Amino acid sequence: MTTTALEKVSEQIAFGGRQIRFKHRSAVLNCDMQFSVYLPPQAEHEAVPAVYWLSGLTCTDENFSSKAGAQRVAAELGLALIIPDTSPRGDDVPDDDEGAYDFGHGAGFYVNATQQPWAKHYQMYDYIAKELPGLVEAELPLTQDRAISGHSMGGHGALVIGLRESLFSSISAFSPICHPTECPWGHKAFGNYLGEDKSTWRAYDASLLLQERDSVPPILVDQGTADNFLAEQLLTPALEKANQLSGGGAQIRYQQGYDHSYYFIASFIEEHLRFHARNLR
Ligand SMILES: N[C@@H](CCC(=O)N[C@@H](CS)C(=O)NCC(=O)O)C(=O)O
Repeated sequence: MTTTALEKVSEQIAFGGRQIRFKHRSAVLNCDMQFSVYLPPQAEHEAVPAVYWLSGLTCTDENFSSKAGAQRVAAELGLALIIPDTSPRGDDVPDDDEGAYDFGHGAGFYVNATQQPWAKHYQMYDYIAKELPGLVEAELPLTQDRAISGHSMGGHGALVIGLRESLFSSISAFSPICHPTECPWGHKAFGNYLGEDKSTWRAYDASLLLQERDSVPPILVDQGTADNFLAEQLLTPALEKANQLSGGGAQIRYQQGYDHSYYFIASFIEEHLRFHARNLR
């Protein structure tokens, strides 16, 4: 594989496929970025569909690639995994003043910031919805068949981008931040990135987007009942209510006793990948 825009940082064989980390200059984010890709064995001789995975607060691309155990099933199903970072990075990129985990580096919230000093770099919505698909499809053996999934802040990102863009044939999420306009994480992030005019926040709230939609792609959401963030931050009942208002097409499941960790993701990622494989065009 020879790519021009991507610099390979590392590569390992996994389940007969290749786990690769790339570095590139992002025009949208105005900084250097790294992301990971899993190419299944099938990609050695044909283009394959891709599942995009958006991670949560504090994560880089490496949390999912090293902890979720997704590669075995991706290899079986012939799915590529595209695993971006969670924010713009680098010394030039402004961060939370106090280094808090829920804002700034590692916490881009998949929005296009409009406020200073954030707007120059924090354009994660466009990075995921526009720049990254264009880049990986030009450089890697991928079809234009895509699905999107994610965890927590990344579950929010997957639902919002999947509902707003027609790029993805199915959407799934683990423990998503379902109603960020009404929770502390969302208030902090949206207040800073988007400003105090709350009407601009609505375009990034999965519960508000879902209840406005007549027709949505297939959606699967898993939520652990022992998740510490469920009551205050994730607000899953708001997504359930929106789902009822929009016709009840989304499957929202509670998994008894599971928490917010990657052990939960590892337990159900196989079901999510099989769900996406069934729904890919
Ligand atoms: N208690 C955590 C909150 C952040 C957190 O739970 N992050 C989740 C996503 S919201 C995660 O995936 N963490 C990384 C990991 O478990 O590998 C912290 O302060 O670091």
